[in-house]
Amino acid sequence: MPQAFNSRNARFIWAAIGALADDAAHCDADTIVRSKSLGLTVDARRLQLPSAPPLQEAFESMAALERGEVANPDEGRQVGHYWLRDPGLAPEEIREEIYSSWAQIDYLTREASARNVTSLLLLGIGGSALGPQLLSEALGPGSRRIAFLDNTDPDGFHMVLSTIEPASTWVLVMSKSGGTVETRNALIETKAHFRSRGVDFASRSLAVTCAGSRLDQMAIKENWRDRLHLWEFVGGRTSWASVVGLLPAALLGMDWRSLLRGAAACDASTRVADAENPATLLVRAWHSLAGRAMVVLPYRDRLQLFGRYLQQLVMESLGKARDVQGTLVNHGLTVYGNKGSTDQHALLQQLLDGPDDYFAVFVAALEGAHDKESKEVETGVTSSDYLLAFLIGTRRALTAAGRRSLTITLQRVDAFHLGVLLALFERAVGLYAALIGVNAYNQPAVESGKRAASRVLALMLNLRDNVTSAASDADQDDVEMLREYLALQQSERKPSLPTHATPQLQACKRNRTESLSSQALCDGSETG
Ligand SMILES: O=P(O)(O)OC[C@H]1O[C@](O)(CO)[C@@H](O)[C@@H]1O
Repeated sequence: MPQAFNSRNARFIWAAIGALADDAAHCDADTIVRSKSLGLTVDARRLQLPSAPPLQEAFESMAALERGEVANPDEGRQVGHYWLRDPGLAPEEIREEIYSSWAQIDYLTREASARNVTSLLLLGIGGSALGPQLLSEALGPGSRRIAFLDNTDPDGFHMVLSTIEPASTWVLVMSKSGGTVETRNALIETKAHFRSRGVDFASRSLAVTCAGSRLDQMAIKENWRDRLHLWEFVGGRTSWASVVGLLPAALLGMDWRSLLRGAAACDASTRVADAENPATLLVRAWHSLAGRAMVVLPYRDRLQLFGRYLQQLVMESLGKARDVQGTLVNHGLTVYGNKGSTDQHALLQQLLDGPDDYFAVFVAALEGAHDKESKEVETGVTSSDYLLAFLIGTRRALTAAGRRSLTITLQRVDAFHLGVLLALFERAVGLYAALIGVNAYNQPAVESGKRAASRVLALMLNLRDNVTSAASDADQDDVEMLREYLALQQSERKPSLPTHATPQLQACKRNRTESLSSQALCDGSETG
């Protein structure tokens, strides 16, 4: 539950909520939900929303999803992220597995302390990185340092690995599928870094993946410190409430149980179709403003990654070519934004004067951990006062320019309220997808870029060995770019293929005309 407030704080906060609300006195009055128990207000009065679309069926389909019916028909999967914060809702065998994952987290947290682990290195991408990145920033600094490798950029590897002292580090390798190539590459680089320092990698590494995946098998074979299992029924973009998010949060000393409590409380409030359901305001916004982008403006540095996090959650879930009936819809909801007030010095000019093709989502947190230490920067005014004034001022400016915005107000950014916020958007995504009839839980399109990349790699290998006949006319502009790249690379190049290159790559090098098959990069199952 939220921490207790003293009465002065409480007076200040509810006065500030009043100020945020009064500012909309001239707007529609029925589109604001205030929940004291969630410490959350969602104010959609500046969106000029029409009356709500019929949501009854969407609620019914969410209820079926939570009961365990297959809600991701393309992949034949259940969708169970709501069970993670309220295991009582899960089928019995799954419930037990969720509880044992919590016990494993507690055990590993004790182990990390006993073994003087001072830093963590997390390898993962997409849903296997964004959640932990958001949690560690929003609730940090943690009791240990954490760094991330979430790409296949050697400069990025160098920048991060050069700061890692293997002897005091645990490596968390996260991949639901266990075969995502960026994570595989980061793993190879990290192992090399440990080797170069003479430190054993396996005893300091934890694999977080589905049972039986390639990563899981590697961890067994190499006798890694531990393995924690993910389930097919939890999509990557909603996996923060699984060990993907909770393990790093726990190892950083964060109150991960409060995160779950916040999410469970929000789930309880957003499960029901009534006027007090804050998620329905988001659904109404997305429905009536379809085609507009959502600009996410959290006025707290802690929430700087929230927009990026939502980009995956929303755009991977709702950006779909076809609806569940197979009709071409090319649906999507574009999400961007960084943080306030910083974005006032970047995006705001266009938001005010440019095309009216978006709506803004302000996120306010009324109490910051360090607000009370905030210096008086002008007579009677602190930096913290400025932050809230900038939010309200920007919102007024947008309203005056006829631009639409929604405001989400949290009491503060702590574990409980972050859980509330994440669950709020997850519910809105689920309801909205059900309303418009798209499958929010697959991501068929992301595989096509990976498959094309595998063919490009085959072409690159051929060009490197001067097998020019392999390039078709259609490849010519790619060939130009690849040649330029290869010329620079080969000027002082290490061996072109590492000795641990995958059998697929080796085979491809042998067979010049054959493109790398999708196995090399996509490695079987899609995850999401
Ligand atoms: O956890 P994995 O399997 O490595 O996948 C990482 C990410 O890749 C995707 O499957 C698609 O790019 C995301 O949905 C997922 O979060």
